[in-house]
Amino acid sequence: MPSLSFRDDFSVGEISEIEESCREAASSRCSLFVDQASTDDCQGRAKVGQPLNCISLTYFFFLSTFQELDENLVESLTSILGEKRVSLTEPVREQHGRDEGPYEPMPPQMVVFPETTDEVSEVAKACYSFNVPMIPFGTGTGLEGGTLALNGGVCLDLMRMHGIGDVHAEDFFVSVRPGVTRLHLNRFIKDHGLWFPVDPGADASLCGMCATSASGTNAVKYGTMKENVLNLEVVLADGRVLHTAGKDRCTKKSSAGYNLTNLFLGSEGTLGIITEATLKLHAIPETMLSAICSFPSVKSAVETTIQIMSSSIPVARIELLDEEAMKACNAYSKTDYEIAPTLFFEFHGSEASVEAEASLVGDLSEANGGSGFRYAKTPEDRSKLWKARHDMYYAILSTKPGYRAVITDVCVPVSQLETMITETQHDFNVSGLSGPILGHVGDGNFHSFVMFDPEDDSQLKAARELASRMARRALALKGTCTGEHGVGWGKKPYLDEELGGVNVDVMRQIKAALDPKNLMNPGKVF
Ligand SMILES: Cc1cc2c(cc1C)N(C[C@H](O)[C@H](O)[C@H](O)COP(=O)(O)OP(=O)(O)OC[C@H]1O[C@@H](n3cnc4c(N)ncnc43)[C@H](O)[C@@H]1O)c1[nH]c(=O)[nH]c(=O)c1N2
Ligand SMILES: CC(=O)C(=O)O
Ligand SMILES: [Mn+2]
Repeated sequence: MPSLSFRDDFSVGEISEIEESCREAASSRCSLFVDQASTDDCQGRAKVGQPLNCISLTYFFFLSTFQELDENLVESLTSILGEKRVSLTEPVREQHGRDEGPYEPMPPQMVVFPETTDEVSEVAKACYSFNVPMIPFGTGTGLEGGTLALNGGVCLDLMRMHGIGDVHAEDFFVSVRPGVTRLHLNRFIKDHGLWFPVDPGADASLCGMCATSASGTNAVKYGTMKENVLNLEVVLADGRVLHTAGKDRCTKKSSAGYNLTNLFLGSEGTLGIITEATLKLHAIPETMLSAICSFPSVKSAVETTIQIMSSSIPVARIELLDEEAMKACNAYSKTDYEIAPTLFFEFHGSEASVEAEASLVGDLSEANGGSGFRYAKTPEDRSKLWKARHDMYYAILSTKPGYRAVITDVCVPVSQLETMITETQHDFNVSGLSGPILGHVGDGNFHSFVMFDPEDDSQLKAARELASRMARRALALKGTCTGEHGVGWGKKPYLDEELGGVNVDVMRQIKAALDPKNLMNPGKVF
């Protein structure tokens, strides 16, 4: 049986050989997944060949092989967790073989619901001894297919692992289990005068956010998960339990050995299962002031952003929404903002400092042609504004019912943002596709959701080409193909190009050291 292959250059002959091997391996379930945008020859072959399956959005020829689950493993997992916390049923498997991105579901063979670290460890030991893949699952809000069970296996739904530890208000930290989401935590710690600022649009699990190294609108001031996690408890593939900063340690800094915490941040379930995260907390600012301002063009809004960032004005948030995004925002969130390229701002600090910063930003905006600078001061107005921003993915999807979107998430040095966005807009104009631009521009990070009709192959191909040009343009401008959503399954084609062969080799070596049987979320990241 050939091993897993991630290539985009299989010849028709090679595909036939792989098919033959699949047929010979009678005890294996095996499918070859094919990228629709690959060579015409291979595409044609894929459509007629059996057991080839064609899924529309993958970028590779990908051979997925998996054994039927051994009855003894099922029995063993059932005895660890009890019958009610294991499931082999189709709806439950289906629900866990997807995320919120555009990829076709690939269900696991079994879903289990552990409640404690010991149970996760026992499940891992059992899967390890039966050589069965393990896929951690949080709230399933990922956008790059990270939870798809490419090789079958057992999905560990971690949302029943509840628990928020003691709030250490003086030392600004708290530990959370995987079942805790960011909004849940923020409600819990509010009365201590504390908050956790990392805010992807979705109400994601905090351990899932560790796994993808998430960020969001507040990263300009507070950083991403990488700057806000002090320690992680991780169950390794063989069931051993690791504390990345040492058990119960929670200091702001340490020079003791390698930074294993950051190794697991962004590892997307490929190195281990995060069963607890110790998070850095922040004091709720005395005053938070939001504002929005319209601009004559995206270019002038981006120029304003660059000037604000290079003047070191300590903004907490700067978000760009282009004209199309603003239309979608008003329609979905029932807001009445002007339909024009717009910047959303927020300032955190004392009453005097936020007013001074807002006034400076107002002046800079005006000097770049900005108009209608208006504040959202009350908690209700602020939360309406930011909820509308966080809901933009759904707002944009709802503009074309039945359409799907290729998701882009590029990040470039802020000084390159204008080139990046102007060239992307030009691409959109030429392609005739629709794709609002929005994003966390204070960090040089933005998204476009490139809409396509899934019934129309030519639209899908054009959307994919456009997204791919965007990713490569970001790389050419010394940026990255993913600022925050992760590589998952969808961004794999760019990893080598972005990081280089030696880098990816070292990652593979680290993976092999921690997960020698390649059982942790196999097929993701590289
Ligand atoms: C509307 C909307 C808006 C946004 C976003 C999504 C949606 C639907 N996202 C993406 C998403 O919310 C983000 O990637 C989360 O970190 C995913 O967390 P989940 O718990 O949902 O992980 P999910 O269950 O989707 O899993 C994601 C990956 O992490 C792994 N994983 C999950 N839990 C794990 C654990 N405990 N241990 C090890 N591995 C684990 C999984 O195996 C998978 O590979 C985002 N993101 C962002 O960074 N910025 C943003 O602005 C937004 N905005
Ligand atoms: C989807 C996403 O990352 C955003 O709206 O910012
Ligand atoms: Mn985002």
